Amino acid sequence: MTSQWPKFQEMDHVLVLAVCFLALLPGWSCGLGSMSSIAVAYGEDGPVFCALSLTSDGSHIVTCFGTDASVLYGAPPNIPFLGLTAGDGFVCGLLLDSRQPYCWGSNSYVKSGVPQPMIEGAKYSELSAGDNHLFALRAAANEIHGPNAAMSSLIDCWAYNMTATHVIDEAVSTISAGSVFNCGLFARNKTVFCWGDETVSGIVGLAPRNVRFKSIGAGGYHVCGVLENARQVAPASAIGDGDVNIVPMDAIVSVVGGRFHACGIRSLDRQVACWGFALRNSTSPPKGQKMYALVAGDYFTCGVPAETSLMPRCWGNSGPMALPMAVPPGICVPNACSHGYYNYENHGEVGSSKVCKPANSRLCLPCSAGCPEDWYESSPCNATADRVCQYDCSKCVTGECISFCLSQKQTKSRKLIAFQLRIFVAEIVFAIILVLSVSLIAWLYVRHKLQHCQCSNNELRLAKSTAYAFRKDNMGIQPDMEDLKIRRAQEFSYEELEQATSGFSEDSQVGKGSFSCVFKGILRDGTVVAVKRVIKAADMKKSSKEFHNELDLLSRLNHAHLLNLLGYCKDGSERLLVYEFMAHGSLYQHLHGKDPNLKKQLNWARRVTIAVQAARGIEYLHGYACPPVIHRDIKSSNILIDEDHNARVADFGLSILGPADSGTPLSELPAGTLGYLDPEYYRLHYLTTKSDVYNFGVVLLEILSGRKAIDMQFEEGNIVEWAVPLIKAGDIFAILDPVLSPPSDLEALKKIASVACKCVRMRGKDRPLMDKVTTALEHALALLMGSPCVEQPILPTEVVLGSSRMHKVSQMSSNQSCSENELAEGEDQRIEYRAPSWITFPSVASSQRRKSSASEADIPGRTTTDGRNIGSSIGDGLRSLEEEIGPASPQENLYLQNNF
Ligand SMILES: Nc1ncnc2c1ncn2[C@@H]1O[C@H](COP(=O)(O)OP(=O)(O)OP(=O)(O)O)[C@@H](O)[C@H]1O
Repeated sequence: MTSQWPKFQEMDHVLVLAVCFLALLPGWSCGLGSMSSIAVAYGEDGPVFCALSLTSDGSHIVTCFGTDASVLYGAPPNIPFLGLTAGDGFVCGLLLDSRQPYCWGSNSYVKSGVPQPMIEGAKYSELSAGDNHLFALRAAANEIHGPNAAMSSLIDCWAYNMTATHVIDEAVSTISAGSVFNCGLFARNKTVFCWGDETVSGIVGLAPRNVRFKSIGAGGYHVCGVLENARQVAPASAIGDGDVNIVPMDAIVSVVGGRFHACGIRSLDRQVACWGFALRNSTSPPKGQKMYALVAGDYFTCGVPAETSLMPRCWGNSGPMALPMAVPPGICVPNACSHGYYNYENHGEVGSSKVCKPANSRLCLPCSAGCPEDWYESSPCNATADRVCQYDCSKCVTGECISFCLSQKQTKSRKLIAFQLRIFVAEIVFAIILVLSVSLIAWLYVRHKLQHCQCSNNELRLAKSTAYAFRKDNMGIQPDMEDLKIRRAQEFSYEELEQATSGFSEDSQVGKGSFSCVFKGILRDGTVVAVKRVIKAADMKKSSKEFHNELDLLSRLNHAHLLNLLGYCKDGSERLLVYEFMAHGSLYQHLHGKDPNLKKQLNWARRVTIAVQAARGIEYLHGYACPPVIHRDIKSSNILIDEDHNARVADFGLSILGPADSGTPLSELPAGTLGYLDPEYYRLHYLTTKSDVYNFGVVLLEILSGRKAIDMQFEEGNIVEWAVPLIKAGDIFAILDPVLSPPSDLEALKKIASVACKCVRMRGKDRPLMDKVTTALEHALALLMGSPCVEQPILPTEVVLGSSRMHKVSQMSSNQSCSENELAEGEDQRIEYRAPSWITFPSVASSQRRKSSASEADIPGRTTTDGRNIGSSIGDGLRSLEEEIGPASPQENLYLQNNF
């Protein structure tokens, strides 16, 4: 073996390499023994893979895996290295601290430790190992003396007959060792120069002249260089045919050489391309795997993948296949990355973010050359990251691009569908929630309205303003007639009503109230009606008030057992209300009229039926009208009986809109009819629906006994004072109307008597609500009729009346006329103590009540022989009240003293 050392001044002329020409661009290389963060030793004792481990502090400690024990265990455990290179059975590293080589292994030429001879203080920037030798490029040119020192390089070689120091007249940028030869690149003109054992390699003479390279990678018996400007130099079909000279047509960023093969990293996609001779059973380089760095053994190659694990993979023959450690993807350099390189930073890859130990050193990786044909650059190469290329789906030419774009499209459309589906589902869920919420709110609202009748403030304000508008002293303040018109009531002309009632003739008159006369009339269409004409009293304000109150209330109420208002007339000072005509007059007329037959006709079944129906009407006022209506004047003369003997509650002149909450009393001045007045109401001015319950209790006692509410011909003139003690004593017979024979089973009447007693209790809160009263009466009726099931009401439940009922009534009424008796009873019915609503009750109790409603002659027994009178009766009532609810407060006492 001869060693040939060229005169370097002549190198451009003498060096010609048998090179494989590779395309393009800046890059670095590591050949059979070029320095890198990884190195693979080969040889008889098997391959060993050594790498600088990626530790948390960037400590550059070497770790080896493989079968050659001398390499494996000879690795210095705690000495940091800048880079590694390896040959046949040995590995050398460039010490981080001294910048000198340090070798270990079993190679007989390369001894373990720092190679000798070593010039003291010499520092190296690069190492490269051949099969049995090592050579290194000195880092500091200042060791060279002479005028050209700055332009010179020193290269030291050790072992295999090559131990020598070479002074080269030009700066050398990089070196790479083959099996028995070395090559370098001149920094200035980028041409290659080689020297070594030409007899074995025959390569030195093949180095091409005047060809500029970016980098070189020497293998066993060849050198491949990355051309500085060339695009492509060999057809792709030549790859893998066994000739290492036939290089791939792809642009390459770096190249390494094995014994008879070479591998490079493609510039565009960073994938590995290998060419040249491969032994049988060799594995192929990984497909679709991007690589940061490559290193070649004799018949195998290893690479650091550009993925988070950074765990090297190997391919080829007899090398290690995978290595269980993360390695840095290159070596650290002390200077800044030059143009075309980027500073590798650990972006979440295994190990620490610190890759290089010297603080100012960095790991520079070459930027990729550009983007492939059907790719586009989404971001350029910058100081810290390589350029990023993505498929340009509008220019796809390769199958990969087409399939990528197709899958992208599918993913996008799948995402779009998933997104739309999510929106659709969200919309459905939202719609369902909305519908449910609205339904729930509506249901709660209706339920609330029905159960508690909590009207909105606006409704209450509107309703109350209408009802209370009449209380204003100013006569001009009246309900808005336009407002009334749009309700159910029809407006009649005075002439029409005058004509219907034959000029309000006496013959047409069927009754008389405190403020009105009632006439039977027949309208032009034949409908029989009752026309209530407000008496033009001295106190027009008051009568007009009742007129409007009744008009207003009736036009908003609608129930089978309430008297239906058909219309009204307001003409000058005339105020007229038009009702359905009640053919059988009032309950008062039947019970207390002059005709005893009428009373007898009203048998127990009819009486209880009327009670039930009237109770239902009142229950409607309390429970279903909104806000609740307090009638305030429930009495037998206001319970009218139609042609079918059904009861209707009438006369809303005194009615008042109660509070939505029936438990909240109104402090209204008392009004009503004597004998029916609720003691709590007239004494404490507490007006609640329970006042109507009291009045109705009196009516029940009237129905049972046939007595008037106040009848002074008896010793005990007040029906409540007389009947309640008897009922409580269980003497039901004593109170039953003697005109009718008692039923065989007294249970029903006992039940009614008991209900009546409860209704006339002193304290309103102790009285039952009307719905309870109705239910009890229904049961009583069922008992009376011998119904087996007392839980079921024997009368049909009424539906709210519509115009059809009005029509039916008018038809039927027109076929009937009021009997003389009924007409005659008109006056009689007024034998009761009726306080006009415009007088507060206490003052009525004395004198005014007498003159207001009934004549003195109508009140027989008003002053009885034993001196009892109404006043005393009321006094008894008050005493009873005081017994029940305790003594009156000082204010109440003062009030009572002044008024009674
Ligand atoms: N729609 C009607 N059909 C038949 N008769 C009626 C009708 N309305 C009232 N009457 C008769 O006219 C009478 C007087 O009724 P009105 O409502 O004017 O006064 P009242 O209620 O009896 O007394 P007050 O006004 O003092 O309370 C009634 O008792 C009844 O006999």
